[in-house]
Amino acid sequence: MSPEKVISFSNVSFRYGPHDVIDDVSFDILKGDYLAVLGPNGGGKTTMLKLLLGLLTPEKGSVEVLGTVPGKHGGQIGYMPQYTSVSKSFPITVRDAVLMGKVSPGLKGVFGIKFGKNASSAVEKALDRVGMLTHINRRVSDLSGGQKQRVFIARAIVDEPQIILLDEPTASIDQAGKNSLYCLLRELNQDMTVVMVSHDISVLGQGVKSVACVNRKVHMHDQPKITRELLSEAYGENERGSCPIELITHGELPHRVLEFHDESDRKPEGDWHD
Ligand SMILES: Nc1ncnc2c1ncn2[C@@H]1O[C@H](COP(=O)(O)OP(=O)(O)OP(=O)(O)O)[C@@H](O)[C@H]1O
Repeated sequence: MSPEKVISFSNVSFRYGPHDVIDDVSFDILKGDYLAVLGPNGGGKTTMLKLLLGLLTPEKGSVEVLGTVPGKHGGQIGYMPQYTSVSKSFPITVRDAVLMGKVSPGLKGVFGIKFGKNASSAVEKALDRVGMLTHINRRVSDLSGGQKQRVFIARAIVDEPQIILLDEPTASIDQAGKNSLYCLLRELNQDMTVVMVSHDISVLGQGVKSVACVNRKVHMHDQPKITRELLSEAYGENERGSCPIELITHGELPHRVLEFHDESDRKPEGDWHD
């Protein structure tokens, strides 16, 4: 039996103004995948997530999610947006922040919303899953960056979705915090398909199963291997080629790349894992 497709883009194009952001893109994401979406700033990664959430409509082509049009899945898709932040002056607790994940689409106000009788236990279960249950009565604004991200992941999974979409969940977290979040996402991937936009190429060694390079076009790779081809598709190349060390460390680590002496020393093209 062939693997089940949970997301399909067929010849999708999208533009905000005169410029194409997504240009005639077709690909499938299979059930159980853990897909890293890489690409340069402005490459179209968030736009791609918004298309599959139904927040944007393709200008051409079609998007199918769990066998139907986007935006009709209620709790089947969890979404953690980019730059989620909570003002110090907004006294929302961890419990209430996760409970907001139970609000149905279309119910934007807080007044008059009734949560089901199981909402409270769903919130506790989601917080337990992300290791934040003991913080349930704290204010979100008092948490560390990594703890906040865990709470927002709990909010995204409170309905036990089939698919979770995360837009740069590790932005502005230190490397130890990133590793711990990647460990959590690997665990979640045992039950759900994970699609994660990231600028952090080190994620490729952290449980990711496949990679989408998004830069107006989308190139899919069924292995999380850093190859010359992948770097070129995701970030473009300068005249010396993309430097993997600079991409992984964001240019913050002084390093020297030694050239091969002659052609006979040259390793097979395009693979830095050897
Ligand atoms: N609401 C909008 N109106 C007009 N242009 C937009 C809008 N949102 C995004 N864009 C433009 O569309 C392009 C793709 O944006 P998008 O946010 O999808 O990129 P991205 O790959 O997620 O970037 P980043 O890595 O910086 O978050 C960019 O050029 C951006 O300026």
